[in-house]
Amino acid sequence: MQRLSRCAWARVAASLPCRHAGESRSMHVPSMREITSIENIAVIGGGSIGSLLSGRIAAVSRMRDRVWLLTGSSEHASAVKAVRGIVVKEEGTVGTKTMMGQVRVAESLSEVEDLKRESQSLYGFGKPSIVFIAVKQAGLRKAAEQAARVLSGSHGSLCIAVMNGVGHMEVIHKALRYHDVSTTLIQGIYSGGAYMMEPGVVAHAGRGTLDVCEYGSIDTVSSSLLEQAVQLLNDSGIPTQICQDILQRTWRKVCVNASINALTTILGEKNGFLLENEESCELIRDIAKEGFQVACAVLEREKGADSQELREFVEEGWVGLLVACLWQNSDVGRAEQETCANLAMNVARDTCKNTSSMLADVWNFMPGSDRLYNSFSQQMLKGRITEIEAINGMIVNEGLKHGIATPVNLTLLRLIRCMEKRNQQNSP
Ligand SMILES: CC(C)(CO)[C@@H](O)C(=O)[O-]
Repeated sequence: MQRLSRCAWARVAASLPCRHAGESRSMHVPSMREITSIENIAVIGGGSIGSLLSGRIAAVSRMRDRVWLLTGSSEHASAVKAVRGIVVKEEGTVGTKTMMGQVRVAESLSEVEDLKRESQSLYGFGKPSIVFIAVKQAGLRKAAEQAARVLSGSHGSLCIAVMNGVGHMEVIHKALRYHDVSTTLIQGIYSGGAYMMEPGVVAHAGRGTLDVCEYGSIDTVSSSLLEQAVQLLNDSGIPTQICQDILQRTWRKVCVNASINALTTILGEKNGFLLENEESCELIRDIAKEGFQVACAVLEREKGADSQELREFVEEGWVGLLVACLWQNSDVGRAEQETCANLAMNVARDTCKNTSSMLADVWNFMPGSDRLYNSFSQQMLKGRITEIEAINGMIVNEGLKHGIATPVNLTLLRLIRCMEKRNQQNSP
């Protein structure tokens, strides 16, 4: 077999599949006692994923009171302050387990500064080692700015973004560079689901895996801190793994969200409804098929690999989306296309009781509707647009660039845009 060039190898390395923390021989894996570098953790975004992350991490005893949640909702903040924490309801097959994470809450950057000062005087350190960004696309720019400010002055830190859709990492990267922040930016993709039950209470419904991957090092590459973060998240009950094939995972998740979020929003039903009839299952397959075809074109463009190189990856034994791209009309291609659709159906099954995040957005700003998600979210999300542009919109746009027709995603995009417009016009 022809040898790969150095640059081709770099691309192969970037495509290696996931490994769990601890599987690597070259990277040092810290023991529990060695986890000393994680000082404080700040979570930006008090929605379901931000509340889940902060609540579960704070429930791990050593992080008690050292997890800060920055939320724009005063109702959520008051509820968290009242009980000095977030209640996490862990929904399982045999019932619901309730736990409390002692989270400190802030409603503004100046309140985060107070928390920094308090931490400095109590523990001798005042900066966050990790900042999570867990907001919807509509809150992205503000959150990126907040992350840059919260991280300013800290060195060797991590900024981990856990969001739906595509395009947000570039925005966060830009904001961090603009403010000259020394941090390592990590992209996180969570395949599970969560929803807010009421202010201060989050339900973890549909457990998944958090895949994390370095997006770009602004300054110091903090691989040991990343390994520690992964261990902490695993200890917190959020199964987390470091992976290199984030682009593939991103597009698989886009296919999942493109199917579940748009369809549940138009149908006004919870995720599980999609599995109850063959028509919606067929739609999921159509959406995933278009998403898969677009993903293939994007992956080939991003990886910059020509077909010969891709074939060599296969000979090296690497299988996955890139490989499937080569033989879209072969069994390998069809299998990956099925994987995208099956993934969406599995997530819909695992999160069957969830109101998808997009449906929550649309319901919440429907004045006078009797199908409001709940009053808390109504207040929290009022006037927000949905994430449709970063999900189905991304499939349509990339499809246009690569000459791939995406009629199903385009129809969904247009329908959701109509719903957004109607709600905005009806808003007081
Ligand atoms: C996994 C998911 C579809 C569950 O509702 C979630 O990503 C959402 O709602 O956006």
